Amino acid sequence: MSGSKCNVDPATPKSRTERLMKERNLRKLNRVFNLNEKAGDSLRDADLFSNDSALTETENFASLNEEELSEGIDGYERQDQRLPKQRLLVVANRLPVSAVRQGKDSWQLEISVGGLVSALLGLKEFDARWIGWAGVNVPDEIGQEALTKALAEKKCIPVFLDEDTVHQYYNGYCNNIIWPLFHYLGLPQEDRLSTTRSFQSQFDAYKKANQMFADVVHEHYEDGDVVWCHDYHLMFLPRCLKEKNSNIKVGWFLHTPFPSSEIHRMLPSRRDLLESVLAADLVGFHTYDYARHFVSACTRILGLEGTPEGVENQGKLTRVAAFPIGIDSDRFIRALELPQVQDHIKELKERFAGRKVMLGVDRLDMIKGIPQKILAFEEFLEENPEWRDKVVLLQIAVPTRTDVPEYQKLSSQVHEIVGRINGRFGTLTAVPIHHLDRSLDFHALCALYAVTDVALITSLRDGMNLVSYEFVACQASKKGVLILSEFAGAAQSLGAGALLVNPWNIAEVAASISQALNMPADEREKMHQHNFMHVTTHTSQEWAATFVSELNDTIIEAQLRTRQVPFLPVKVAVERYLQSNNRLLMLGFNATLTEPASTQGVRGGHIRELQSRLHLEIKETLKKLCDDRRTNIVILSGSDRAVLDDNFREYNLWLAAENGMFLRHSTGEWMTTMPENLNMDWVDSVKKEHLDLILSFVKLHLYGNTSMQRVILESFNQRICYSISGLVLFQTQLLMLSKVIDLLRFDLLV
Ligand SMILES: O=P(O)(O)OC[C@H]1O[C@H](O[C@H]2O[C@H](CO)[C@@H](O)[C@H](O)[C@H]2O)[C@H](O)[C@@H](O)[C@@H]1O
Ligand SMILES: O=c1ccn([C@@H]2O[C@H](COP(=O)(O)OP(=O)(O)O)[C@@H](O)[C@H]2O)c(=O)[nH]1
Repeated sequence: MSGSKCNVDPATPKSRTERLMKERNLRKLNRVFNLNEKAGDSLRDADLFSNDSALTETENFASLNEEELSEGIDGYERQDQRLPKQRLLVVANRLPVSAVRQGKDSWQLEISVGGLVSALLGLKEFDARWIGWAGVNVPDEIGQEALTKALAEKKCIPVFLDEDTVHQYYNGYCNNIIWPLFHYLGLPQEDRLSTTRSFQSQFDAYKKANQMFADVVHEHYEDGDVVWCHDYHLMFLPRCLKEKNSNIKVGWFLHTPFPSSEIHRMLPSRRDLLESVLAADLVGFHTYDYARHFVSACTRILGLEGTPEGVENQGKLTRVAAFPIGIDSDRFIRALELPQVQDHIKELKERFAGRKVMLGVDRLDMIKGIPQKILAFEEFLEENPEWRDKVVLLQIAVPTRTDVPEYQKLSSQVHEIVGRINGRFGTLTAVPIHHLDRSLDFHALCALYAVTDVALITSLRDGMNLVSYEFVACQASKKGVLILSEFAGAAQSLGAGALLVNPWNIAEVAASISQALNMPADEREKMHQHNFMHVTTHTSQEWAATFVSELNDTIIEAQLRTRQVPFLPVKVAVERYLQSNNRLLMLGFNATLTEPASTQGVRGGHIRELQSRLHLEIKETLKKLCDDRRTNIVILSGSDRAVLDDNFREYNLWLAAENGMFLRHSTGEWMTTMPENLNMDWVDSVKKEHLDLILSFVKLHLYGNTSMQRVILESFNQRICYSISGLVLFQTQLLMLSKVIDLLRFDLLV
């Protein structure tokens, strides 16, 4: 198998949990080694972080990758128990460094700001290379060569996008269409109204850009590499990669929310994007809700089968799961000890002596709810005059995506509100809001986090929000309060240690500010402990290691499943079918008996995607099968009861809805398969003296939905199936059913 060196022998499938545990332990061990190594390096580390220039940060990124373990070890374990480093190609729109041209052939590299970059800087356990855009247009060859060389030192590989592509792909399709839509802010009005001329050209640029990323990946790919694609910019990438080389291990992770399918279906390119992502082996999201939304979009928009493991598409299972991201908490905790950070802390304490410090750190993005935050602060000052000269709000608003008109509008709006409030509540010597239109370097940021009494995060939607994690990591001595939007992914992990708010409810946020500023120390301490524990145990390293390990497992499992599906002896099957007098055919529904998704689009002016429909041409055949007294049919589906009721009302068969959770005969009532309530009467109706059983998993694709089948088999009584039948068929192609039925002189019209 051309997998990673970390892969375990595939001949031991039942040891998956064991192997995962072992890998986890080895990872931990590895970390201990790395930490020990780093203790000796701490001086060097301190030097790297001591300079305020962004470049030192990027050097640290390179140094993380220099801690390489020696190569050339075959197999899974080494004598010293360390795992060899997995080669990883991280592909994201933005490189961790942005390039600024200094001359014809010289470049300065600056750290890029944003949660994705912050999180991925912690990929210490991998031999990682980063492929992405350096944030700059480089039309000339000399410039491209020089930049490629400079980036190579940081293990970064550039994708050169020309100005028009950046405009249409990044500013247009990514940040003006997908970004607002995925954050529930709708589509920009012009795009909704126009017949999408600009939309179409932006979408074309998006596909073109994704293909350019794919080309660079192929150029640098080595057998066994894991390719990890990131974010909404690169939803086409998994497909582009697999089209050229189906053996590449591809994972895709979304850093933003994935919205409800009701929102996603607004996108004119809704199908293309979903189908392309499904080409990946593993698809990850920050939260379970986002993963669930994705699966239901695939079910409803593509008509595919959603299973507890993921989505099945033409026999291929794309695994879908939640992998909540974290931060490199040690890096923040260690930084607080550095003299220059201590100096910053001292300065800040003197500067704001006698006032409580409230802090907001956001890219200046409409999803961050900055106007809402400031308005809530205004309401708090209005209602609590005694606090007016005792509290200050420091708002760091990092400029971002400044070429997109929506972002320009937001900037003026925020400036206007801040000016008004400062004019209203400011004095000759102090203003209530300090608003900075710039980013801070790492040390200044750590110092700010450390002196903050209340962090205020009011995202209208946010994939995760790492600022909340970073604040917690720096609060070991202060134990300040976190006010956190319930619409940030982080609310699912830090919710119990934060004051959760709905940022749209200005009065509620204002009341929470008051509660936070007045909170007794013991309560603050309790909340902080909860959060601190989470932030220091769910790190970015753990996140990345879990994702990659799961990706490796997914691929091993797919290979095992391929091997386990027996070859169907069609001739024998047909003979047995003809000889048998009491048959059970178990048929899938979605993507098996339904109309192809492509024909379910718009019919009669109405979108018909939300409900799967039985294929017109299969109806007659199915009816004949159902009316054959020697044949019992069970329809197995992930769909809910109402969908099955609608489709199979007139047939004489059994229905298993919601992955086998509910069962009914078409003439009877629904019953639950929960063991305590399970009514097994139906088994008797198909169990006769000599039950010849053919289990026919009729799927258009190669493998049945095994989890669903398992549930049903267990309900049906496995013993009967296996001991009496003597023949269990894993039917794979509708073609086979047509042959069987043909011989029985049924007409099969498909
Ligand atoms: O690259 P930019 O266009 O300048 O934007 C910066 C990044 O913004 C988004 O970050 C997200 O990722 C974080 C880490 O997972 C998450 O905590 C946050 O909620 C997200 O908004 C975007 O998804 C990245 O691709 C951008 O690089
Ligand atoms: O002046 C700043 C402000 C923010 N950040 C970093 O930007 C990231 C913001 O990530 P988050 O997940 O909160 O939101 P995103 O910007 O990715 O949407 C965090 O790691 C911050 O440390 C930074 O480096 N400098």
